[in-house]
Amino acid sequence: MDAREMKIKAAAAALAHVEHGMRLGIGTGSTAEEFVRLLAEKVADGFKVEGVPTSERTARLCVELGVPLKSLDELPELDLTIDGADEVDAALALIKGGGGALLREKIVAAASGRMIVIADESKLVDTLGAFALPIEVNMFGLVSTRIAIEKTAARLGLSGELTLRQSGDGNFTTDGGHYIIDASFGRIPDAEALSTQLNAIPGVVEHGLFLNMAALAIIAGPAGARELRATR
Ligand SMILES: O=C[C@H](O)[C@H](O)[C@H](O)COP(=O)(O)O
Repeated sequence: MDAREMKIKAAAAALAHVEHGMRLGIGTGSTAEEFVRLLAEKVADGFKVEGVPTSERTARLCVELGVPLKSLDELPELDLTIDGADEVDAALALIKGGGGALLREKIVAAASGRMIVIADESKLVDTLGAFALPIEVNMFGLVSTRIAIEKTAARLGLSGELTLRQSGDGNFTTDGGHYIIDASFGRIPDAEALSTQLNAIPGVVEHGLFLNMAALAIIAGPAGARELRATR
């Protein structure tokens, strides 16, 4: 089974948690897109949901496939969000933002009664941090913010390359009009402390550590999909 087939397995298992009439947060990325494709087939058969997309990219796919959408302001409280992740640990702490959608993803997940993460087993880790942590930053004061991130990380014993994310024609810009710094800290032993301290930097808009947000992870491997619940 290749990676795409595993993503489809995880997405299909997550679909079983979606009930008729739900207000649904819809994630971003290649795994979330498999979920959208399966959801669209159900919607075409008469299944009713109202979706709130976590990115313009997801919104475009939903519109193309006929999944009904609302804005978060129209549906400010959601029943469930289904989204992918770049890393998942046993406590269901996540790194997200590889696709640059972390800010809207976090806002939508926080507005949801429940969050289910879908991923192939390559995303499972013992400790977060092999995947560079995406940090969304305001364009204003970029250099100062970068220095503040370095100093904050150093106080926690973390160091590593901070890379301003690029796209084809220059700096990558998020849906919210911000930049992303990808921080290659390596293993992050205290994600809570890093999260709190990054949030205290004024130029940091949000970061990709999603802690205590996911209720369930559906992880697919060659043998099929299995459910993981948080261990703490
Ligand atoms: O910003 C993007 C999101 O956090 C994605 O959910 C994450 O990067 C995982 O994407 P994929 O399913 O493509 O690996």
